[in-house]
Formats: sequence, C-alpha cells, structure tokens
Amino acid sequence: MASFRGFRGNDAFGSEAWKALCRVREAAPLIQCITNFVSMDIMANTVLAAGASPAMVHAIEEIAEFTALANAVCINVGTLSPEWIFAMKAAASRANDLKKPWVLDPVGVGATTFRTEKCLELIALRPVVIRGNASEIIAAIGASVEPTRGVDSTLPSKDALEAAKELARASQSIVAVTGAVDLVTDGKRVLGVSNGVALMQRITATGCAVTALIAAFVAVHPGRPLEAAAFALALFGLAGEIGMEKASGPASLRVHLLDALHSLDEVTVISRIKIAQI
Ligand SMILES: Nc1ncnc2c1ncn2[C@@H]1O[C@H](COP(=O)(O)OP(=O)(O)O)[C@@H](O)[C@H]1O
Ligand SMILES: Cc1ncsc1CCOP(=O)(O)O
Ligand SMILES: [Mg+2]
Repeated sequence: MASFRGFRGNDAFGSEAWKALCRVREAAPLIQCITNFVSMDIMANTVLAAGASPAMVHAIEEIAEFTALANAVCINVGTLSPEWIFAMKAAASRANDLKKPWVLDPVGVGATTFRTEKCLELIALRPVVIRGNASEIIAAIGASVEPTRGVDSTLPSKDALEAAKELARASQSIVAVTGAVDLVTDGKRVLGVSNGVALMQRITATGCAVTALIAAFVAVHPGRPLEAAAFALALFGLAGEIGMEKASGPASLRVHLLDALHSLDEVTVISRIKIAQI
C-alpha cells in the first residue's frame, strides 16, 4: 500500500468528524434503507445509535412518496430478488431527480451473473458513495480472477486500492473499500481510516450497517462525500474499539459497539480518530 503522506494530523480530522457527528445528532436525517433481511436490525440500530432516523421502506408503491421524504437513501443488494430491483432503481432515480444523495452496498457482486449485472446497472445510476469489501470492489470493475466467494472478502483492503480508484473514476462516485484499513477515494485523493477491530468481521452485516451510516453522514455533509464517508467509517470503527473493551466475542461486541456509538463524546472522538491522507 502507498505510504501515508500529506498527513493532516488526527486532531483536524478528529474535530471535523466530531462536528459531523454533532450535525447528524442535531439534524437526525431520515435514511431510507432498501436492504437485505440479514442486515435490517443492525443497520437500523446503527443509524439510530448515531442519532439519525432509519426507515426500511422498499415497496415499489411507496418509493415516489417516501424517497421524497428521505434525506438520503441506502441501497443494499444482499438478499437480492428481481422484484426488489425495481424498487432499488426507482428509489435511486427518484433520489437523483430530487438531488438527494444515495449510497450503494454491492454485497456479493461478482458471485453470480445476475447479481453482477444488477449491481452494474445500479452503479450506472450514479450513487454518491459505493462501499464494499475488497473482493466486491475488485469484482465491480471486472478485475476478479475468480468469482467473489459469497458476501465476505477473501482479500485485504489494500489489494483493492487501485480497483477502488478505477471504479471511482469510471462511476464518478466516491468508493470506500473496508477492511483493517478502510480506503476512501474519489479516484485521485485517498483517505485511509484505521479505526476498528478485526472481530467486527465476525458480526454479520457490519459492512451493511456502516454503509447506512455513510448515508447519514453524506446527508448532513452533501458537498463533501469523501470526508463524510471517512468520518462515518472512523466513528463506526472507533465504536468497535471501545465496544471491544467490554466484549467477550462477536455477540457482545455487537451490543457494546452500538452502546459506544451512541455515547461517543468530543474528547474521545478527537483523540482517537485515525484518518490519514494516503
Ligand atoms: N481486520 C479488521 N480490522 C479492523 N476493522 C475491520 C477489519 N475488518 C473489517 N473491519 C471493519 O468492519 C466493518 C465491516 O467491514 P467489512 O468486513 O470489510 O465489510 P463487509 O461486512 O461488507 O464484508 C468496517 O467498519 C471495517 O472497517
Ligand atoms: C450473510 C448475508 N447474506 C446475504 S446478505 C448478508 C449480510 C452481509 O452483510 P455484510 O456484507 O455487512 O457482512
Ligand atoms: Mg458487505
């Protein structure tokens, strides 16, 4: 991975991340989530713990009205089926028409032809942010050497840095690839986020949850989606680190992570956020 350069110091990013979290808490943006059945609970609880307001609304009959109410939309293809695709595309298009941000989690892209086709169609609708693990981001630019193995990554995030940049340039979206270090890029700039603990990978749908959190931060930071995504990832990772101080395994980490996210304070955020320009 490229070495860290242009390091701004954690204080500058930390205080901006804190301000962004305060804005989420004050504005409580409404986040429409069209997501998989596995993730619904942890996603809604993550968005709530951060101070925003989640709503899992995916019926095609409700999209026109509900997307108009939402401040941002999170679209996740985890438990994809053909009828859901109509709702996903309708919500993405409605959000675009209304100039509201939407983010995409291309869960398992590259695993099957159907999933890959649908993810590419969604990417063509221009999400503001695409967040996936390394295997997914590499698959999204068609550079995998073998099909994605289910929903979990077989590769570290650093292996997907060039793919993330290429995808960002091609899609004109911000691309975030998660792992031990989360990498967020617009195709030129790269922010590296090193908050988090490895056990977060052992809880299902932490990736899905943080994608919805990114939607909440983008909603209150519309002009700066690169930084908004990095702040959401750093704060979620920091909540994982604090949660880990009390956890004894994945199940208790899930609980303590949510508690920690809810209780984050200024001193902790400013002193412990780890974001660097790479
Ligand atoms: N080895 C690791 N060390 C620290 N944090 C991690 C690690 N792996 C994943 N995470 C964190 O777990 C969350 C989910 O990421 P990831 O597992 O890559 O997504 P997905 O669940 O979509 O595969 C992210 O917040 C990420 O930063
Ligand atoms: C296990 C599973 N199967 C389909 S979606 C899903 C959840 C995936 O969540 P994440 O990508 O955040 O681990
Ligand atoms: Mg995922």
